Amino acid sequence: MDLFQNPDENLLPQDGTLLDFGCIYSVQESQRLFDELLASANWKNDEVTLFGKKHITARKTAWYGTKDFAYTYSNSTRFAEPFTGELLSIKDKVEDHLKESFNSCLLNLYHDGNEGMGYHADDEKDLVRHGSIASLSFGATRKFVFKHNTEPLKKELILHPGQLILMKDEIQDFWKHALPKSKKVKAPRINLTFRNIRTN
Ligand SMILES: O=C(O)CCC(=O)C(=O)O
Ligand SMILES: [Fe+2]
Repeated sequence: MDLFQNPDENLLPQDGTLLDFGCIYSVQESQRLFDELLASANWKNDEVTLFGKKHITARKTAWYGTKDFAYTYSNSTRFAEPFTGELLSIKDKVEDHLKESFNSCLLNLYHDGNEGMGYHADDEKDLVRHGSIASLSFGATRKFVFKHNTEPLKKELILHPGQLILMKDEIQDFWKHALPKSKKVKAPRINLTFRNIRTN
């Protein structure tokens, strides 16, 4: 893992900003936080409605906030739970690195490489438009891919445990991102995305 990431370098050639801050936690600390979050987060299977039909996702999520924000996603609404002490300390560390603050966090649990997330943009109307979204990974190393909406442009990243990346500016208007499934990955992964929910 590159310990000397230059977070000032935008990894995208145009239409948005993607920064890589490298690993902000040691391997040991990442493992401890992974175990802790796996055991203690309020994991739920999401219920998504596609073409009028309800589906239960294999991937699990947990949703925390500084208030009981409502978050609507594929026609289902959930209310944020209050941040736990552990999550607040992670949030503090992320905010310290980025010099930005966040009011909510979505956690995703992928049990193994059979679970992933298809191409999407984090452009829900509940989110602050062009706001920063910080993504922190624990557990299995996975590939993360960005695809431009109209140009033949792609950017792939390998996300390691403890690694922090930041998406900001117009990125969600012009790019989609995905966590591809991979038969090779046998271990679970937890991802935290710190976001800002609109408060007015
Ligand atoms: O698991 C990841 O790294 C990405 C998750 C993601 O894109 C999302 O929660 O919107
Ligand atoms: Fe996303």
